[in-house]
Order: sequence, then C-alpha cells, then structure tokens
Amino acid sequence: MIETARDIDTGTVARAEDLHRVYGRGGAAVRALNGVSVALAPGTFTAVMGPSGSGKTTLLHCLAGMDRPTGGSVRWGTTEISRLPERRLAELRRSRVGFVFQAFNLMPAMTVAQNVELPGRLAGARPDRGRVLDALARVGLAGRERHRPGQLSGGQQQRVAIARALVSRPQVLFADEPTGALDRATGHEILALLRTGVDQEGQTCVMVTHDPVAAGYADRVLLLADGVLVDELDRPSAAQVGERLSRLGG
Ligand SMILES: Nc1ncnc2c1ncn2[C@@H]1O[C@H](COP(=O)(O)OP(=O)(O)OP(=O)(O)O)[C@@H](O)[C@H]1O
Repeated sequence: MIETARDIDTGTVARAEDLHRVYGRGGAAVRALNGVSVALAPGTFTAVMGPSGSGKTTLLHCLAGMDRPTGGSVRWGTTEISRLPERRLAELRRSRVGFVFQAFNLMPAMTVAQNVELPGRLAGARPDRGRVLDALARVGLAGRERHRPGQLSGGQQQRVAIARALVSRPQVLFADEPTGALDRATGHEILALLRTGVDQEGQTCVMVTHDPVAAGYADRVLLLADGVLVDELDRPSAAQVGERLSRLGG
C-alpha cells in the first residue's frame, strides 16, 4: 500500500471508523468507546468534550496511536494504524503526530532545547538545532533555549511542550486538556497559539477540554457521552457549548 500523509479519496489526515475500546473483561469490562466515527480534515481545529468518563482521552489516545482500539479502525492518510506492529507504529507516530499533555511532562533537569530535542534523540535521530530553534520561536520562546523548565512560568512550560510536539512537523497535534493546569489568561494565550498554528500554518489540531470557552477556539466541537458521539457543533459560541454540555450532565 502506498503511504501518503493525506487520504486522497477522503481528504482527511486522520479518520476513525466505528471505534470501540473495551477495558477489562467480563463483568468488570468498561466500554470506553462504543462505535465512534470521526474524520479530521487538514487545517482544522476540533475540540472533544463530554462528561467525565465519557471517553474523551480514550478517543484521543486511539486517534494518536497511543492506545489500540478493540474494534474498528484508525487511518492516518491511507495507512490503517490500529493493527501495525508496535515498532512500526512508534516510528509513524513520531513523524506524524504530536501530543501535548495537561501536566506539560517536561524533563526538569534538561534545558528547554534539550526537552524539545528529546523525542528525536530517543528515536536515534541527530538533533537539528535549526528546527529546535524554529519550533521555540514559533511558540514565542526564542532566547529561552538554555533555561530549565523550573525557571519558566506554567504557560511558558506548556509552550515548550507544544514546541516539542511541533518540532517533527506532525500532521496532527493532539492536546489533552492543554490549559487544565493554567490560569484563565495564560490558558487563552495557549489556545490562541494553537489557533494561530491552524490558521497560519494549516496545522490540524484536536483538543480535549472541559472548558466551553476553550472549545470556542475550535472550528467544531464533538460531544461524547458514555463512549458515543452524541453531537457535533460547528463554530459554536462558548454559551452554546456550555448549554449543550449541561444538558449532557458534563
Ligand atoms: N486503562 C484503563 N483501564 C480501565 N478503564 C479505563 C482505562 N482508561 C480509561 N478507562 C475507563 O474508560 C472510561 C473512559 O475514560 P476516559 O479517560 O477516556 O474518559 P474522559 O472522558 O477522558 O474522562 P475525564 O474527563 O474524567 O478525563 C472511564 O470509565 C474510565 O474509567
């Protein structure tokens, strides 16, 4: 099969079809995802919302190739990833997707530049200083490359994490509650940064959030409940998201 970054037939960079994820077995089994289908068009910003335990993180992890669905498929371009051998999947993941976590997950003993270089180094690649500096400049941290994470504010640490996710120029940037550990104003700076990446560089971005105001930065909002996609809102206001969410009990 020819591997292309974008599925020529459907124009999507990533697509999940009839995704199921069951954790555990028998009476203790939890159906985290129960038949979810999602397509990600290039250069779009998608927010995933829903009550606690509705399957948001599981969906993100399956789409990002960090978890294996128990049923259904995930395609990146034309490549079906859910049944690839682990090594091949890890290779593809490094080049195709970036991931940002709520808790930044930076290495405290390393400098900012070393943190951004780390995924490449772990993959055995030679660090590309130019790319690292470029990624840091894109997130507004030019000149900070020798600092340690502990010398930076929370918002700046999340910017480092975003630079680390973007340095490989991924097809899709996944973010799991990227503003969850930040105050409101700093959170908005991070959201504006993600939005700029979508608008100016055509980055595709998917973000889990509990915050209707954060979801207002997205082009569309997917609403999950009990592992099922129950609604999709296009360019909604924060008020519309909040109202729909409260009806779901989120
Ligand atoms: N590794 C796991 N083992 C067992 N159950 C799991 C595991 N991961 C998630 N679950 C269960 O799957 C369901 C969905 O979890 P998930 O974390 O995707 O929900 P969420 O919508 O992201 O929740 P939250 O908003 O609280 O972070 C939950 O019932 C959760 O307890």
